Amino acid sequence: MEAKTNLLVRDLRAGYGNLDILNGVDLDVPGGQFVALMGPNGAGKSTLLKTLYGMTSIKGGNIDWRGKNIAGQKSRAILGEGISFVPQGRCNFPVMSVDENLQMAAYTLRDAKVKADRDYVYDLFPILKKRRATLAGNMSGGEQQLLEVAMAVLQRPKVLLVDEPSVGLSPAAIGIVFDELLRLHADGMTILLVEQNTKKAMEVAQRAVILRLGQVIWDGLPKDITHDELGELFLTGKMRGEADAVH
Ligand SMILES: Nc1ncnc2c1ncn2[C@@H]1O[C@H](COP(=O)(O)OP(=O)(O)OP(=O)(O)O)[C@@H](O)[C@H]1O
Repeated sequence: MEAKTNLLVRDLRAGYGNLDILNGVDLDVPGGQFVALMGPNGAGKSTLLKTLYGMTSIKGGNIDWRGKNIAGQKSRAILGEGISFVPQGRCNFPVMSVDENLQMAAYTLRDAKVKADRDYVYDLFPILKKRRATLAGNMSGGEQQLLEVAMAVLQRPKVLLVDEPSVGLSPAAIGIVFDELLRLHADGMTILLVEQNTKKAMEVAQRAVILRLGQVIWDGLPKDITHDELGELFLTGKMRGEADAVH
């Protein structure tokens, strides 16, 4: 059963128009795993999430999800398959209330399901229930980030792709957002997280995958790579002990 929820990425090549960014990504994510995707600026981390969510041009390779190749499908179809995406940056409707934002997030659902799914989200995020009539744009950055995660989990995905949730947040708000991600993970959700705050990412993730120049160059347990090693990689473009700079 568990194997069915694996996400198998094979030799994935993708980019924007003629621009190649992913140059043969291989990744196998078992169901329920919490994976942090890391790497230097421009490595292709966000592009990988966007590609999994059908937002880039696929040049080759497969994204096998529950026995089906979803590479090249439209985002809406991918959402329907149980993969949801929280993009980087503010992505709510600021002059709509929390409740209205959740209604917007439910636009692909049948009416009867919308209320049930909003209730599900309010159970998950009681803080949003209290603010249901508040305009999203009038909430704190942390609350808005929670709303954006809530909008993505409304349809009860199996996999949540989250891009840089800590950007612009205070340490306290970062703590709240990450606690919520951990809670979703504890409930069985598979999470792929792109996060510049490597300290936080390494604390919450079960596995670290490092990308460079659109390829996976390291894959292991967070405890097996130090912050110094990561810092070195981000600064120089090479892993400790690697002979030639490739940046
Ligand atoms: N919509 C786009 N059109 C064209 N090029 C893009 C687009 N989005 C990203 N890129 C380019 O793709 C490359 C990889 O970007 P991406 O955002 O995936 O990197 P990243 O590893 O997430 O980096 P960062 O940590 O800086 O966010 C960069 O050179 C970037 O300029």
